[in-house]
Amino acid sequence: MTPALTAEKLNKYFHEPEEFRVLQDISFTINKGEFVPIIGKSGCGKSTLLYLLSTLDTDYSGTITINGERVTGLSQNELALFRNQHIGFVFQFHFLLPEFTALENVMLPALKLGRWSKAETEERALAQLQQLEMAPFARQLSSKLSGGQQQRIAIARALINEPMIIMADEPTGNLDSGNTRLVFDIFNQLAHEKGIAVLAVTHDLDFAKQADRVIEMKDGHIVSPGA
Ligand SMILES: Nc1ncnc2c1ncn2[C@@H]1O[C@H](COP(=O)(O)OP(=O)(O)OP(=O)(O)O)[C@@H](O)[C@H]1O
Repeated sequence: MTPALTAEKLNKYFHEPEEFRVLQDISFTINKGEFVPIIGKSGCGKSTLLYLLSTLDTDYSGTITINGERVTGLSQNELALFRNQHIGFVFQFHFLLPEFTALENVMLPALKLGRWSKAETEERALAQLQQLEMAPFARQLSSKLSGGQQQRIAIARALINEPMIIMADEPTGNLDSGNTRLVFDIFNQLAHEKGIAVLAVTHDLDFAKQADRVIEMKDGHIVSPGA
């Protein structure tokens, strides 16, 4: 098994309103091709952990390695490039640009990275939308689509730069059970068929318990590493 992400002895403190150790000696590995939800009661540190792992917060001790590269210690510019190249993000609130079409939203991260021409980017974006059965909606404004459809556009956008890891924060928090199932199936498929690692913070235990394994947190610790 090839590690996609390794966390070693992660510790994080908040200093306001008082000194508080929010993450305590967090260590685990997620392999390529694994879909792993992170669960735990509200306030246990799930989002804080995901924020660190996604390299958006660099104020911690310990080491994070993604796709064989030690990201701890990289500069902000290096991290921004690393994120764009290697990490796909999916959030509860999808942050699609409402005045842009579904296709344009999916193309944006690729145009930013500048790896492909505009024509090739469009082709790739359409292929991603096709895979998520969203091609018929490509030219529609994202704001005119349903919540489930918008989340699928957001997943296509997360995939456009061919990341090797997807990080999702409450990806089904706004969805009904049908769309939750759909997102679960998409994540499972991405992991098992494309070899992508998927890490998803969730409150939805039905969603979580069907995954390969689950990381359970309590009071800033990992209490159950699963598998
Ligand atoms: N910027 C901050 N400054 C101080 N404390 C914070 C900050 N952000 C979060 N916290 C605290 O850290 C703890 C962990 O928060 P976090 O949002 O990571 O939990 P969570 O498990 O994701 O919760 P939820 O499931 O409700 O989203 C909480 O006690 C929270 O109040």
